[in-house]
Amino acid sequence: MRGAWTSARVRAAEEPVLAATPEGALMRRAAFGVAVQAAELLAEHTGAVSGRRVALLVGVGNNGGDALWAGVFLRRRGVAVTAVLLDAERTHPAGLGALRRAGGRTATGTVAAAALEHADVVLDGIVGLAARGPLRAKAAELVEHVSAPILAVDMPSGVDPDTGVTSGPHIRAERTVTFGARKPVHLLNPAVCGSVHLVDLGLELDSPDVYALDAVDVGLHWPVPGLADDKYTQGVAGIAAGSSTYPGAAVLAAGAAVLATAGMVRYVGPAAEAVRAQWPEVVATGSVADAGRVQSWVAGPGIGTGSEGRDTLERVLADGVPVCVDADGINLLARSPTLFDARDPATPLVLTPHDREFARLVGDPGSDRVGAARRAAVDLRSVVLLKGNTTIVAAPDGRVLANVARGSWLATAGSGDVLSGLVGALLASGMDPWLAAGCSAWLHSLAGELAARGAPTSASGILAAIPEALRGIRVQQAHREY
Ligand SMILES: NC(=O)C1=CN([C@@H]2O[C@H](COP(=O)(O)OP(=O)(O)OC[C@H]3O[C@@H](n4cnc5c(N)ncnc54)[C@H](O)[C@@H]3O)[C@@H](O)[C@H]2O)[C@@H](O)CC1
Ligand SMILES: Nc1ncnc2c1ncn2[C@@H]1O[C@H](COP(=O)(O)OP(=O)(O)O)[C@@H](O)[C@H]1O
Ligand SMILES: [K+]
Repeated sequence: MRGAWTSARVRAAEEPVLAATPEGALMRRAAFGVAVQAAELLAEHTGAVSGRRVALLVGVGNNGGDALWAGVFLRRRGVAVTAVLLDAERTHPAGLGALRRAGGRTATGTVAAAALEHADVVLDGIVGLAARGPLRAKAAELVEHVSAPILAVDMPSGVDPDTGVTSGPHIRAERTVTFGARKPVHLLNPAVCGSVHLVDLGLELDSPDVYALDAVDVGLHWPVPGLADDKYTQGVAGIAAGSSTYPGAAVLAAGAAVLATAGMVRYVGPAAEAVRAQWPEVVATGSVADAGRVQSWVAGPGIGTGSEGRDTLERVLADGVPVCVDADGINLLARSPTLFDARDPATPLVLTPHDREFARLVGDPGSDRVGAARRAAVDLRSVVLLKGNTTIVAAPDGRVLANVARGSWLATAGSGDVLSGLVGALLASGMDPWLAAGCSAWLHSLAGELAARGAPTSASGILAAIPEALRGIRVQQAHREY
């Protein structure tokens, strides 16, 4: 799992390292990493390094200092370097002196505009860890002159390091070189960071503020049958979804559970006929009371917000097994918070709202979706999976992971029903609920990409792509097993 740490924690971790290293050594190390990546970008875009032009956007802090020192290293490789200073009086003195000695130039006014316009690559050293708000007017104006690829120093300027939120002019980088540790922006808003490269500074940091999963993580955790397994030992997922008006939600959620793991799936609700027709392996009954034992429940997709849906949800919450509540189930909880009392306090609950359902439940998530999901998870003592292009999964113990979608193909009717079925199947297997929700979101997104292959797809298409998505990550795991 990759991790990211907030700017405050990175700063605190930098302190002892700074104290133990000679003045400026850490900055030169960081800047050397920037120069290496800048040279690579130059070679990629222009076919050469020596003789090419790099412009530096230099703010008043150490982020600008990093850019200046990177300019020094690039000068040593024969690059023509021009530094555009946002405030000449407050520029990092050692960095500026070193760049001048190395033959780098500084520019202001029309010369600065021309340097930015003619650069082959631009380094963004406007602001780093101390960033607050969007680019200020002068920086924003200068950035208008840039059409070359931008390499962000530490992080793209004008973007909040801890939330990834943009609220005005900001840098959109092709590549970012960050130092010591990834910051949340790198996981939450990769669209503005481009590819992220990490320079190790030897920082000591414990559990991250935000995690992200990759294919190997999901492949390693996804349950598959072992030698001694049978259909019951792998976990039985119960699906309480659908209605006579919305049988499709039941078919999609049950189908996702069938395809996700080899355990058994039970269905309860008025859409039994439709579910059986599509998924003959599902054991379907009319009510929770005669469903038989399950190791997890999914409750909510398409159940409506009437008394029948409410009774189903109440029974499921009291069943003493992990529950994933989605869609109408969330609307029911929002409308009647006393339903939470039905829950066995010792059993995990996973809530999977989109923004509007989240707003009904606990209020508008706003732009800091990590903060909002984290607070909701604590207040509701539940794992909260807040859907969106970047899906946030927060656990009541404070762990948060972010899953950035591969494109927007998942934004299609019924796709959430598929996700809830995946979560239900993983919960039934006994997986940690936070991880179950995170792995589900990750695989859902991969299935969406495989189903779409560049053209709009449907929830049925996403469902059908689940086995292919799983095969892909199983292959990666097989290398570790054998
Ligand atoms: N402490 C160190 O020795 C190291 C620091 N490093 C660099 O130092 C950076 C942090 O440096 P600083 O703490 O000096 O601060 P920054 O360089 O991030 O910010 C400097 C100043 O920019 C201004 N600013 C804030 N928001 C702005 C905005 N939206 N638009 C324009 N200007 C804005 C503020 O006046 C702020 O004080 C890191 O991001 C990293 O690049 C690296 O060199 C690694 C080692
Ligand atoms: N713009 C988007 N980009 C990527 N994924 C998205 C986007 N919008 C929604 N999604 C994903 O699509 C799914 C939609 O779920 P949901 O809103 O519950 O739809 P439905 O109720 O129709 O099933 C969620 O997994 C969500 O994260
Ligand atoms: K920057």
